[in-house]
Amino acid sequence: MTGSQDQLTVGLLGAGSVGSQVARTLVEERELISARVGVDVRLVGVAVRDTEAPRDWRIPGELLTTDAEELVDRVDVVVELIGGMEPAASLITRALSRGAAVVTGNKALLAARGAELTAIAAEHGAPLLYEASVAGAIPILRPIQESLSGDRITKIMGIVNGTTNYILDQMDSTGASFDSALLEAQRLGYAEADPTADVEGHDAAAKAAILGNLAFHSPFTIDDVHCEGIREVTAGDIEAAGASGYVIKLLAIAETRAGDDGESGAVLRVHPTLLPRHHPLASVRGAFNAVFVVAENAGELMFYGQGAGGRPTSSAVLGDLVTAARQLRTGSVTAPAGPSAQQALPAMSIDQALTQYYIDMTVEDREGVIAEIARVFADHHVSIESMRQPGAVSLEGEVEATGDDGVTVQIVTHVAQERAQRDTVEALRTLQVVESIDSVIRVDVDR
Ligand SMILES: NC(=O)C1=CN([C@@H]2O[C@H](COP(=O)(O)OP(=O)(O)OC[C@H]3O[C@@H](n4cnc5c(N)ncnc54)[C@H](O)[C@@H]3O)[C@@H](O)[C@H]2O)C=CC1
Ligand SMILES: N[C@@H](CC=O)C(=O)O
Ligand code: NA
Repeated sequence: MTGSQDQLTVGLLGAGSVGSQVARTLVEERELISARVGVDVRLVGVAVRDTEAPRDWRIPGELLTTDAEELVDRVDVVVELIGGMEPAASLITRALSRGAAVVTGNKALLAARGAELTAIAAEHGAPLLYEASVAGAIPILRPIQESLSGDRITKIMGIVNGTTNYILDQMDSTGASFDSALLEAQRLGYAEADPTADVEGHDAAAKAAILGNLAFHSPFTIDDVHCEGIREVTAGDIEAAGASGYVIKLLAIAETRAGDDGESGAVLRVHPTLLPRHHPLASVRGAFNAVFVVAENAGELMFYGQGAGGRPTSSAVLGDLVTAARQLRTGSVTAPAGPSAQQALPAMSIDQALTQYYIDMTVEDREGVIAEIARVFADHHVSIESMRQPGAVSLEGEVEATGDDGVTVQIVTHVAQERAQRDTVEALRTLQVVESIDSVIRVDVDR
């Protein structure tokens, strides 16, 4: 400890949505935090870019500094809440290299350079904790690293981005436009500094890499994650989904798989998914997150709570801070164990995943159409679970004539390999009777 024997000092980097709430708790709840650690815990500095900027909580002026490096060099615990790659990575490295504990919520950095930072932490015996980086307030990394460390996790699936869940939920429940819902998510402190990371799925992909990394003891990075965001999801998709009893959610999925060659690996993916309204994840509203974990012995577990926002996220940061401070106080950096590469599963292409598709298409309004379409599915060994025509289908399964224009047909497939599903869609596109493929979204009807 660099403070006096009975005191631990904390330096905070960044005082935005999350940082200002962390500062508030450290000042207002100093006694409680200190009692939980067992020594006085004191916030001694907050590095900001602009000391005059307005903040969610007014930080005492004497704590503010624009010299982050000087702060990092004189504290026991560094809390990094700047976000992004640089200078966050250099400041974290600098702190760990002198044995200071680091607490961060920076999933973008961890998903890109987590292995490197973990190695530096291990080399210097310094705690590096990042519970806030995945699913905000929800305790999810610690349960995976500790509670489930005697089990084999086979699948993780969840809603891990609050901003996109908020946008999709607002569009579905209030008919809000994409842009107005995004603006509100930014105002509420859910979105990343650059909300493209949320909307394009990169934030969820970073979280999928971190989850896969810890759950499968394999060094995945964001580059191993297949990523599709919600930009392509239209109000029409949401309306059509609603009419068929579905909601659209952006899911992050990490699962172990045996590949075609029999070798094990893991598929990590993020994409919009249609869920039946009775699916447990369908009822996750607003900026809430939920994560399913499936383990061989534990079976199915579900974690639910606020996945974004300054105050909820600050809870996870403070929990890590207390843990890290206790470790410094006792001199034993034991738990939670960092990610290991013990299983070292290779990342597999999404082609190897088992998926279900919802395909919405406009087809010619004439006899024999359904038979032609069904043949394409059969040729690709993809079977049809349900077919719906928002209009009418005759008892013989033929699309009923409703005029000169094409008619809409919505098909949900059974589970098949992603590659076969995609090839089926491509083959459908070439059919003369298919006027247009209007929407293709993966579905999860398992539960
Ligand atoms: N907002 C949320 O709900 C959650 C955020 N996180 C993560 O927590 C971190 C912080 O997020 P937010 O507070 O939402 O971001 P924010 O954008 O509200 O705050 C970041 C702050 O850091 C400041 N900053 C940037 N460069 C700096 C520098 N060189 N020195 C000092 N200050 C600097 C900015 O001026 C800004 O005030 C990010 O890594 C984010 O991904 C994690 C979970 C949830
Ligand atoms: N921008 C993120 C913040 C939390 O990680 C989100 O919306 O989930
Ligand atoms: Na969390």
